[in-house]
Amino acid sequence: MADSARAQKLVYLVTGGCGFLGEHVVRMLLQREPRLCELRIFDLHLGPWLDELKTGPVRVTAIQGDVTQAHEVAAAVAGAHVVIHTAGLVDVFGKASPETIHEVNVQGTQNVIEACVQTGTQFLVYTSSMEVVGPNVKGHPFYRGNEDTPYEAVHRHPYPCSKALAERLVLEANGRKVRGGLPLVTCALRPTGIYGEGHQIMRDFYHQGLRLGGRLFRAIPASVEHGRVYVGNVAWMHVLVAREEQRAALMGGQVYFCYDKSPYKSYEDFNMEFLRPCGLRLVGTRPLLPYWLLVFLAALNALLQWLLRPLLLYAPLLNPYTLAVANTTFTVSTNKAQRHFGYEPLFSWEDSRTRTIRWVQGVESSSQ
Ligand SMILES: NC(=O)C1=CN([C@@H]2O[C@H](COP(=O)(O)OP(=O)(O)OC[C@H]3O[C@@H](n4cnc5c(N)ncnc54)[C@H](O)[C@@H]3O)[C@@H](O)[C@H]2O)C=CC1
Ligand SMILES: C[C@@H](CO)CCC[C@@H](C)[C@H]1CC[C@H]2[C@@H]3[C@H](O)CC4=CC(=O)CC[C@]4(C)[C@H]3CC[C@]12C
Repeated sequence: MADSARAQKLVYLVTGGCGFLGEHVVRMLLQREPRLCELRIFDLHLGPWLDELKTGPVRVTAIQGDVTQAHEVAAAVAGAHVVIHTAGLVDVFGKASPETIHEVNVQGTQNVIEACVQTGTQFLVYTSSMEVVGPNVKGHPFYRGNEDTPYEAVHRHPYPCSKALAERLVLEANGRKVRGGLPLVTCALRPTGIYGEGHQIMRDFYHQGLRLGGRLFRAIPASVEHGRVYVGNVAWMHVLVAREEQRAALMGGQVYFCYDKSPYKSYEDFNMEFLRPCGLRLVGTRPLLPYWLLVFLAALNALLQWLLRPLLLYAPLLNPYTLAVANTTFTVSTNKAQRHFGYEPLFSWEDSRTRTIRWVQGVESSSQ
């Protein structure tokens, strides 16, 4: 495939192509993958912005579909050279049931793998997550770790459990014979907390700050570092890994953390890099509430969620799981992607910051 693929024009499929990360992957492919002739975008909900992409030289095909439906996935995959599987249910707030999270993230991924095997698609890139590693239920810190750092990855929450299972399926599928007899080549990318244009949680924090008179209150000690990576760089890694997977046998069955030059900071201090220039301030150099009280409030939120479930969906940002993740150091320091496929971040930290600030400022003006 390698030499003929280079000459030939390629068909890519992006599942979840209308999500936060998926949209950036789609736009990045159109800008930076010269061998692309058709781009298929598969999502449960198609965005109106797709129409503007249809006027360019690459054929853009929007497919409304559900990854849990094997036949819909197989139809979308048939004839594609590469699948970038970003679709997933990102829910750590208890909005969806554990069964639904499993169905979308695990069964959906299995459907994508089987579709590749049945239809003869040889290259699969899976968007995994730092969450497949940690933070674990014991709250052990993972400090500037890499892909080989030993860490006890033990989870109970449905989201990390589902991502870990799905990642394992993808890696185990590496080498399976696809229709036509060639081997399937799979890789998994593990972003840390992604930020940038379109980041819903950043939008939520911004609006929360506005409601509180331009203030946010520190809840987590500044010393707890949380890994973050700019969405444009995560998208670029997907484009590069998909391209290089077709050349380098070394990459099959590998996992790569997604990283760039974003600084190591606490979750809240990092958010303030964007929210401060938009007029918000973070009150307190130390957490204003004692940790035991936060634990109590998080447990109360979980109880209220359970009690109110028959009547309404109560899904605040603070719950025992999000508190544990925010309060446990998890940062990566690695150059594996650079060594294996020549990845360098496309966007500097300054650029990533400026773009994100501009986007938050746009959120402000569009909601006035
Ligand atoms: N947001 C983050 O900080 C991180 C996200 N990830 C992973 O990146 C991927 C993308 O996440 P985001 O863009 O943040 O989430 P998102 O929710 O913005 O995007 C997910 C997309 O998948 C689609 N989707 C959901 N269920 C589907 C189904 N049954 N069939 C077809 N499409 C479906 C959604 O409609 C959405 O467009 C996910 O796999 C997530 O686990 C990994 C690490 C960090
Ligand atoms: C205690 C609160 C006081 O302000 C702060 C709560 C913040 C949380 C909502 C976020 C803290 C860490 C985030 C997660 C992290 O970035 C890793 C993730 C990876 C993914 O694959 C999906 C998203 C997430 C789980 C992300 C979700 C939001 C946080 C828990």
